[in-house]
Amino acid sequence: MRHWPTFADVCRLESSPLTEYQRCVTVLGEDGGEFGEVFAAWNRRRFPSLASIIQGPLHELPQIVFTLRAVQQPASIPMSLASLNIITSTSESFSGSLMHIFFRIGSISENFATVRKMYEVINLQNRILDGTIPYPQNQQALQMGMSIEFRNVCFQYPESNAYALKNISFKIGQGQLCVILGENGSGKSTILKLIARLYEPQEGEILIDGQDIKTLKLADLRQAMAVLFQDYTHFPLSIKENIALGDPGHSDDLDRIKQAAKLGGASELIERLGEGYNTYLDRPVRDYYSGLPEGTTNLFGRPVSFGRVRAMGGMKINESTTLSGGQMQRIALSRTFMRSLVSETSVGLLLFDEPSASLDPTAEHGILSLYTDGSADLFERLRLLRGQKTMIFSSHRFGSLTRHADKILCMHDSVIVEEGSHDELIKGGGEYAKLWNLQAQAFL
Ligand SMILES: Nc1ncnc2c1ncn2[C@@H]1O[C@H](COP(=O)(O)OP(=O)(O)OP(=O)(O)O)[C@@H](O)[C@H]1O
Repeated sequence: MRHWPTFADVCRLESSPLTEYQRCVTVLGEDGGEFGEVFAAWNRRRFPSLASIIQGPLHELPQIVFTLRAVQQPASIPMSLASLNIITSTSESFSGSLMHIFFRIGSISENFATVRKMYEVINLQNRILDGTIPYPQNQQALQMGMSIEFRNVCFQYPESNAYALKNISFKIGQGQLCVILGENGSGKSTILKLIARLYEPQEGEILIDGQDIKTLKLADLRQAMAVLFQDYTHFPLSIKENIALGDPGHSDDLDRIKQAAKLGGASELIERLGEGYNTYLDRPVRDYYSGLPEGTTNLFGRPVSFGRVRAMGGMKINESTTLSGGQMQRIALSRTFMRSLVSETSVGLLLFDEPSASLDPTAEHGILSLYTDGSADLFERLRLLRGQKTMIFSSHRFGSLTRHADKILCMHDSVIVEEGSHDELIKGGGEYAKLWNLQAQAFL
């Protein structure tokens, strides 16, 4: 037999701080209805009966549990309300289990979606048509660098109405150092992207060692160049592996990786990290390190290093993501060096898209002096390192690099406005000379 609270019960509980309880008991006391009425007091529209609560939407369950808890609090709970206690704990554990199941199902479906996307990417058709001629024909010749020629090249990005390059023509000889100067958006990166054949020009021709770039095998061509774009990628791998991706064939050669890191100005920052070169930039998978309770020292008989968990970018503290944009760029720069270092014979062209964009002055002037004869800034180091290779920089800056460049292309609004060496351009008295003199005055 049910013992619903009486009107006296309600009055006795008037002083209870639990308003919900009062309301609940009031409902019970007034009409002696089913348990459902308790919940209906909170939301009559949604919970007309107890059955509908239990079958109701999952996300409502915590609210119900809260309600039930409020009901349980006072000591003078009538017998029938004690039953609510059972419902409370049952529904709590039931909802917990369901939540857990749904969470797991959710993550499984996310994983399926990721795998599906991966296959979609694999199936994407390359819009750039591959050539058939192997490159280089002569490996020895590649050691002397590549020659590049643009003939009346016009280019618009897909879905853009504006020209990123308008009727561009220039020639860079084998082993030359070229700097493309210009303000933001003038077209510098686009030239590099066309050389790497990421896009196809709508008009004009690009020649590599005198051959139409379209006729060369894409894979061979890219194998023959090392590129650092502004929008470089970091992979969810260790720093060591991120650098080694520049030349995966030598991923076990830690000495080379360290040398590349030194040249990229990244060695000091890497060595400061707890796990050094084994530090993960991002956690590769949610493995057994995820969610381990703090203080766990041993797992399946193996010692657990929480330093590793943190440095791996685990759930607890993701130290790796605290690397700044400049530090990330140094790691990307090191990857480019890894490629050009170890592939001395197979790389004939180095492309650097504004390599010092996010490097601080220390990185440019100090850190990179490790292998130098004292003349140390980033551009200077790169210049000395290139050997015979052709090297092209895009940059906003004037300095030792432009002074030593065989060719400077000055761009403005998608066209080349001036071209020549530093001395030639200074003699010419054009825009380059004007800006150079302005900068020199500021320096003095
Ligand atoms: N993916 C793209 N889609 C559409 N337009 C683009 C794309 N990338 C660049 N552009 C446009 O093409 C023009 C040339 O861009 P580009 O990146 O070559 O300039 P930039 O001289 O390298 O500039 P920055 O010095 O800022 O890197 C700009 O007007 C730019 O907005």
